[in-house]
Order: sequence, then C-alpha cells, then structure tokens
Amino acid sequence: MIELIGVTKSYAKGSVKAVDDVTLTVKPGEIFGFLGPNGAGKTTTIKMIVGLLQPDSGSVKVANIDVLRDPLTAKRQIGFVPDQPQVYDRLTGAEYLNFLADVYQVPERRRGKRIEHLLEIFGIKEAIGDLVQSYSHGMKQKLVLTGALLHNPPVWIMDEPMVGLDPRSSFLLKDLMGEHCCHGNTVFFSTHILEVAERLCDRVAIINKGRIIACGTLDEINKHHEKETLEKIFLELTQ
Ligand SMILES: Nc1ncnc2c1ncn2[C@@H]1O[C@H](COP(=O)(O)OP(=O)(O)OP(=O)(O)O)[C@@H](O)[C@H]1O
Repeated sequence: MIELIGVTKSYAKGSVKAVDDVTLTVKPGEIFGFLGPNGAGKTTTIKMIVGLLQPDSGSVKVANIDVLRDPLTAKRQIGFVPDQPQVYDRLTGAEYLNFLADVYQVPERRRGKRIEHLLEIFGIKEAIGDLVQSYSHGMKQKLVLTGALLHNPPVWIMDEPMVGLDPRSSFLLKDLMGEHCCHGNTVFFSTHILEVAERLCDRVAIINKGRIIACGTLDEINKHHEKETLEKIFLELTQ
C-alpha cells in the first residue's frame, strides 16, 4: 500500500541529507511504526509520502499510485495528520470540517454521519460551533484527526498523532487504527513512544541520520539484536 524505493532528500542546497536512499514497503492490513531520534528524517519521509515534498531521487507509491506523477489521485487515498495541528483559527470547527469535506469531495449526504461519528469518538461535538482559536492544543489535534479521516481514506499517515491527546483519546485513536487495519487498510505513523509502537505495530522501521537501520516485526528485530525491549534495541542502534 505504501512503497518507497531509493528515496533521497537533501536540504540547504544539498548540504543536509535528511533522507538517504530509503526503501520501504508497507502492506495492506498493517500498522507500521516509524521510529527514530530527533532529526532522523521521519517528518521529511512522511512529507514525501503525502506529496508535500518532492524527493531528489527515488519513487513513492501509495495504493499503487505514483505520488509524483499523479499527486491528486494519490492524495485521495491518504488521510494525513501532520506533527503540528495547523487549523484556520478564524473558522469554527464545523466550517473547517465542511471545508475539508468540500476539498475531498465528500457528498453532503455522507459527510454529516461520518463527521458526527468521529466527533463523538473524540469528544469535541459540543465545541464544533466555536472558533478554532478558542480550542486547546488537544482539541485542535482532535479536529485535525477528524478532518484527515472524514473522507474515509484507506491509507492513514500520521506524524506523532498521539502528541497532545489525553489518555482516553489516545486509547480511542489506537482502537480506530486497529479497526482500520482489520479491514485491509494501512496505518503508517511516527512516534517517540516506543511502548505504543511495541504494543500496536505489526512492523516497525527505525531511521537514523536519514537511513533505515532496522525494519521488521518486533520478533525479527529482536532476533538480530537479542535485547528484551524495543527501547533497548532503539538506544543501542541510535547511540
Ligand atoms: N527546511 C529545512 N532546511 C534545512 N534542514 C532541514 C529542514 N527541515 C529539516 N531539516 C533537517 O533535516 C533533518 C531531518 O529532519 P526531520 O524533521 O525530517 O526529522 P524528524 O525525524 O522528523 O525529527 P523530530 O523527531 O525532531 O521531529 C534534520 O537534520 C533537520 O534539521
């Protein structure tokens, strides 16, 4: 469902190599955790998957669609949650969600039910008529999550989605992720919370200095490194 082949990206006229020859495949039905220390290249990789940044070389496919050649069709398959919830402050929550539903061409008769369902899950239904500028960080994150998922995309790509969520919302999101993948869809998310990755993910990749240094199921990674927790493996590999 997600395929990266030899993807490379540099910043500052080539002086900072953020992502270096990354090849990854994420299969249908998988929850895939993308791990790495600060500055490892996670956000840059994610931005290339969702078509916000162009790789210097390599190819990116989502649901078999080339993100560079056919970005609009590829983006329809994706629900993207960035690391910072950026919402138009002077819209109400409802206006923001309707705007996104228009962008994703969700028919009016279908959007109401879907939006209501997600708002109920995240517990922000009462605030939906208020201006976004009055929302807390967590409420903005929940609104962004609702906006990213309202067109029911098969591929969820999330950059640190649990940041700012209270334990209950975080639990509900993890539940939603599991349910989504049970139906043959895909979730790809970055996190610094290794316990979450350990419990939730079918497979993980660890990126360090732009390069993938481990990838597989936790059992596969454990076999190579013979440590009892992902945290210990992570610390050993990225020190
Ligand atoms: N616009 C930019 N210009 C120059 N360098 C950049 C730019 N954006 C990112 N970088 C550099 O690219 C590298 C990878 O950054 P990236 O944001 O992808 O890492 P990350 O793994 O998401 O980090 P974090 O966990 O801190 O969010 C870092 O060295 C970062 O400083």
